[in-house]
Amino acid sequence: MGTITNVSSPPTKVASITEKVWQTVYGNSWSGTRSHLRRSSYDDEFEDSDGVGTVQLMQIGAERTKNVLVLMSDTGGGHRASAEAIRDAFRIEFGDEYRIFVKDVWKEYTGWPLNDMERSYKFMVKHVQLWRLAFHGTSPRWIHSSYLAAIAAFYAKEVEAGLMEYKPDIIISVHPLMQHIPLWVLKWQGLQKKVVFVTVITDLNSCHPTWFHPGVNRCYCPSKEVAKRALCDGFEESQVRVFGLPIRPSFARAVLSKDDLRIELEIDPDLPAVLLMGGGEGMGPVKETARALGKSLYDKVQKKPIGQLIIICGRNKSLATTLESEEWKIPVKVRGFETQMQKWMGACDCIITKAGPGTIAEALIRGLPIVLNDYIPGQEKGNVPYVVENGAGVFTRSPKETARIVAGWFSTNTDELKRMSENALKLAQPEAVFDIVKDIHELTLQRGPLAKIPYVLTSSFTSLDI
Ligand SMILES: CCCCCCCC/C=C\CCCCCCCC(=O)OC[C@H](CO[C@@H]1O[C@H](CO)[C@H](O)[C@H](O)[C@H]1O)OC(=O)CCCCCCC/C=C\CCCCCCCC
Ligand SMILES: O=c1ccn([C@@H]2O[C@H](COP(=O)(O)OP(=O)(O)O)[C@@H](O)[C@H]2O)c(=O)[nH]1
Repeated sequence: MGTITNVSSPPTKVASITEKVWQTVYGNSWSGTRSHLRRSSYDDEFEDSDGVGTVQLMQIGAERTKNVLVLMSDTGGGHRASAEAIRDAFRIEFGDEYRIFVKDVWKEYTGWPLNDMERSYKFMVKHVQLWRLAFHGTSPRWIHSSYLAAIAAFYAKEVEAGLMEYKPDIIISVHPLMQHIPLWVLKWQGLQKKVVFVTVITDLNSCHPTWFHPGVNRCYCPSKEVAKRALCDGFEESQVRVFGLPIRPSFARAVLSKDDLRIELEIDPDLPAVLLMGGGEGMGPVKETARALGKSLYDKVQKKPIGQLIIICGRNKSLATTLESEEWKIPVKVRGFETQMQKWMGACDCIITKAGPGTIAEALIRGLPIVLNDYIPGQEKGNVPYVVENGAGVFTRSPKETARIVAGWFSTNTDELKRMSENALKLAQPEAVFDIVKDIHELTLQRGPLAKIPYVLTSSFTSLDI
């Protein structure tokens, strides 16, 4: 056990503990050299509730709560979903041992273009040719490395401030553009030996090469295909692990009965249900597909529906408004952004979606056969063969064809629905997120003594370059 030392109790706040230690190490000149840093949360930890800094406690040699910084961006909904999955799994497995921060550091600390990625991405994927050009044009390593190096140099201080705010013991990147810049900053700070840096790839197959930075301690690949790409891109086998795509524990661990869910969500208890969605942003041919299903799931002879439709529009408000105002002959529920996706998927019998990796991995866990009706060129293209070749779904861009397939599944072709559901369950990796956090924990335990020393002291060592 470590010793808890009461460091000091000054009657008035003259300087924070951080300032004192820095002054001891650097003399009075430190504040000038570090002035670009925002006031750090480190200072907060050493202040009492009045914020006057009277009681300051320092754990020396103790097993501190470790800080984990998860880097993500809301470019699509999948990165946040995976980041939150990792956060929840850390809490379930290790309780207070880790303190998790899920952050878009670029957005909070830097300037254009890093702080505007969500909007730029939305614009680019709406103009598919532009995205295709950007994705493939930046694939060669020399192009993206030099571009990112220039941005890193320009925003070094801001990124440093953003990272150091959280004094991370572990940094987890779940975004393709968040390896290079933080790794450079850690190198410049001499903190590579102190901070464990891992990448968790959230694309199932055809991912962008910016995911692969061999300077990371581990690269978690969701599939063998991605692991193969990592090895071709210069990774050592010891750096690569294949556990699956991290999905929120509420999908993996909760026991959900379809009947109960249908009561809770107020949907018809008996009619087969299809879930229609398009990722966090409600992308793809959702409107056209909904209309086609409105026709195909209505039996004109018997004058009654053979199925019901749940549409989750995500953040696409205009889509939700349009669909809500339409008249339907079958039971239809139109929803906006839902936070309990495991429940909606648990209440349905199949799903129609663009080829978003998060939605696919979640649907597999729930055993839902999948109709893929679109994909974003580049990173989502490879998800189509992943689903189709494994017999868990089909691909068609035609709304009419989609509607025909689902109507078949709900009437004459129920065997195929069942078979695909079984294949989906075989492909599912509900435990991936737990395997990932346990492996990160192991990795952290293997770190050398430098990792155990508080940041403020490490900084003084690293500045001496020992
Ligand atoms: C020689 C030809 C040059 C072409 C001109 C290009 C100029 C640079 C302009 C744009 C950069 C484009 C970056 C492409 C790399 C993308 C890597 C990638 O896979 O990104 C995917 C993510 C989105 O996440 C995905 O979402 C999916 C669903 O929507 C799905 O969930 C999937 O699993 C996810 O992985 O895309 C981004 O985050 C892209 C953000 C683009 C922002 C563009 C901002 C403007 C320019 C610069 C930003 C700084 C970084 C540029 C880095 C360039 C080098 C790669
Ligand atoms: O209303 C919604 C719509 C989507 N999602 C989640 O957003 C993620 C979407 O990720 P995906 O990779 O499928 O596509 P993206 O949104 O990144 O394009 C999945 O985890 C969905 O469950 C959600 O939580 N609520």
